Amino acid sequence: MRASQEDFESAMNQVKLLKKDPGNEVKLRLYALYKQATEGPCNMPKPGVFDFINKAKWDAWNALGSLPKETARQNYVDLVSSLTSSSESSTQVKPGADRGQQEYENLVVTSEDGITKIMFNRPTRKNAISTQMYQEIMLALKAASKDDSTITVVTGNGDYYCSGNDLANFTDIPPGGVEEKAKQSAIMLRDFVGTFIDFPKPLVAVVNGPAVGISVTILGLFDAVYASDRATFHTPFSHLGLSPEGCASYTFPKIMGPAKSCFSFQATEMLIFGKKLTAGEACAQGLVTEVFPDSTFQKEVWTRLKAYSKLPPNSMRISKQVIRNMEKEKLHAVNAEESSVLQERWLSDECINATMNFLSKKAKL
Ligand SMILES: CCCCC/C=C/CC(=O)SCCNC(=O)CCNC(=O)[C@H](O)C(C)(C)COP(=O)(O)OP(=O)(O)OC[C@H]1O[C@@H](n2cnc3c(N)ncnc32)[C@H](O)[C@@H]1OP(=O)(O)O
Repeated sequence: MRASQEDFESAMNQVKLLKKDPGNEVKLRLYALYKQATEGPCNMPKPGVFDFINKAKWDAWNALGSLPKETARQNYVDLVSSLTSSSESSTQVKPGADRGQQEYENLVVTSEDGITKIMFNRPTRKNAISTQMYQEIMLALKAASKDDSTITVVTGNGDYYCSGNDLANFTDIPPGGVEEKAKQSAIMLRDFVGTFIDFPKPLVAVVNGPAVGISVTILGLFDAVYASDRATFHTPFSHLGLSPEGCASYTFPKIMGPAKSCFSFQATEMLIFGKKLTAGEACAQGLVTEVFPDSTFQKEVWTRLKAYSKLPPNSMRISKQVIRNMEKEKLHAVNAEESSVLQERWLSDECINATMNFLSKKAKL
């Protein structure tokens, strides 16, 4: 059921009654959803770089892109409801407590109803994964593998699920130069993908919008992928002078089936030619479990996940092991090979030129 105008107004009143300050990120998100729900896509001129507060508000609203008004209204109501219930029953996981440090900067991690939700939270960069964010995702997954939850969910904040690797990652060159950077990146990539290969509990992706690059390839390591019909799936590796990672060179041909050749033309069209799939096409290829209309996506998916989270946790874990363990060794070998090939690609002219073109605003996907 969609949120009515009455639900929306009631949520606005509840915000005023919140006992705890929800923090700036959440306040910006509430502001953006409110503006989108009442006025539609961002229609204000972009404030100057030194007008920090209005720039942050503009960025948050603009990041919602063409999200429909009804969806924004529903998301606003859901967010307020999660804030009011979180002050009563749920725990905002403070990974800083585990690490003895601060909270995550680029993720929102919550645990409720037997489900740990890891939400990418850089909506103004379309949730591009920065170097720090790779580390945070690994930490959050490690914490989730040991917590009391039965299911772990990965999703995105804003209009994108994730725009893949942050292309600015390669501008931060260490004293050892670009070779050293490529080496460090290959190690980080191998560790990152390895964390997904070894994740012991059911892992579900709730793909709320477009997904690009590494956020698509690792979907082959999830146990279920639910997608909004706004989602798209794009792996533009050749456009960027890159090659596949996330074990997609192995999982995609397997998932998409050897329809006409043992290498699966569907997988190669995505991984070599960078064909972008709609959610429906990705579902037909087996990369997505089920597609939902955007207007009912969150409600339907979370209702289903809450029901699954009540299943016996040990049985789910063991079933996952039985399904996945035979493949683990192979997946780690594929991961190592893909990371090592990429270490070379990152130093190629093709890759350096494509990255420079994006960063100097000459190119976009
Ligand atoms: C390091 C080790 C691991 C490496 C693993 C390798 C993985 C490979 C990949 O993931 S390949 C995929 C890489 N991703 C991309 O190529 C996407 C690049 N982004 C775009 O083409 C577009 O931004 C878009 C199509 C995703 C969205 O376009 P739209 O017009 O809707 O929005 P903007 O372009 O205005 O985006 C808003 C701001 O966000 C910045 N941004 C978006 N994505 C990325 C990204 N991947 N990396 C860095 N920055 C990104 C964008 O530049 C805008 O910034 P601005 O407001 O300052 O202009």
